[in-house]
Amino acid sequence: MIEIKNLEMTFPGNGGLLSQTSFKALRGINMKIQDGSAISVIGESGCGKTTLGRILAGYQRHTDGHVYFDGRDVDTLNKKERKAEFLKVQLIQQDPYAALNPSRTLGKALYEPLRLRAKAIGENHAWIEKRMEYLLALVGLDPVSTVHKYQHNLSGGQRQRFVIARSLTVDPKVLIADEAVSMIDVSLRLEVLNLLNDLRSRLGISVIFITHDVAAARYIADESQLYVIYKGEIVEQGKTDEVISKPMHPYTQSLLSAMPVLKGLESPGPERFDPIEAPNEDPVDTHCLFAQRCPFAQDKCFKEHPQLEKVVDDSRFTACFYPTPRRVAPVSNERDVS
Ligand SMILES: Nc1ncnc2c1ncn2[C@@H]1O[C@H](COP(=O)(O)OP(=O)(O)OP(=O)(O)O)[C@@H](O)[C@H]1O
Repeated sequence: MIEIKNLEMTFPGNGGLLSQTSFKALRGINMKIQDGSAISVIGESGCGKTTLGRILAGYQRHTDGHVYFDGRDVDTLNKKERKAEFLKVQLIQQDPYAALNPSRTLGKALYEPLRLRAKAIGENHAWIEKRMEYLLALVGLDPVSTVHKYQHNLSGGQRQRFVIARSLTVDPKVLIADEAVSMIDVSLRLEVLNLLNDLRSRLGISVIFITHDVAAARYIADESQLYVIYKGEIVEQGKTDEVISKPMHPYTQSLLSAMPVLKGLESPGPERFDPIEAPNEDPVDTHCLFAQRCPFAQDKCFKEHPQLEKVVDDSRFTACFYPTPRRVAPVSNERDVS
């Protein structure tokens, strides 16, 4: 199990192109990811989703708080232990083109990590061949023909499935899919989403699904937890289908309202919700981070910072002084998820 407690990430403002001042990308994040479960993290661009994924995959060190893998704080691990733990967490990024070397056959791209794995566990060449065949078949690619192909011979969906097969060479316990279907043609997205669900049920791999696409989040983690992040902070958390059908936080409501209508997941209600445009400044923690954009903000929202607290029952949390279920109507550019 992965547990995150009060996780903070502040980037130093030391000569970054855009900013000279430090920037808080994650604020007091708490999460639990049980073995074999799926969670989704949604939020608009720049809210800190990728930073969270990179920290959990060991690409980025957090500046405060704790990340526990099976109860062990990763900050207490030595270099070798850290490497071994983070190998169990594989990050699938949005661009499968960038993840693969265009001049190498896919067979070679899979052989090399499997050779290292075989060495680590004392296996031989025959094991590598068998494993290669198994992994390609597992992700729905033809083992015989795929090994001779190059990445440009595959469709976007097939390429992302190959990237997933390669990440499985190290027997991970967790896959972090960071906008993993956003660059794939809409008609091919479902095959990758199905594959992630399949890996979860067949291999017991946990999936952390990072996205701005509510429909995809719902597909992956309908029964599991959805975390809504705004400016680095969790503002709403609960069972995915409940949060989507009855959002309580005005930011979640604005996010859902901005989503296109999805066939089969039609509008949960009649209201349009338009957040107020506000300057994109680094917010201070002394008031609600969404207050400037919230049409329902009251005096208290500009004076105090709301904590993530229980609403309704034990399964639902919002960081809002006035959580109110509102039925929101998404915009009308209809598209199909299937
Ligand atoms: N290395 C860095 N140095 C300074 N600021 C950074 C760095 N990496 C990310 N940030 C800032 O942290 C914030 C969160 O970025 P992040 O990429 O995690 O957001 P995101 O929600 O994944 O957005 P997107 O969907 O556009 O990738 C952004 O404002 C970004 O500019």
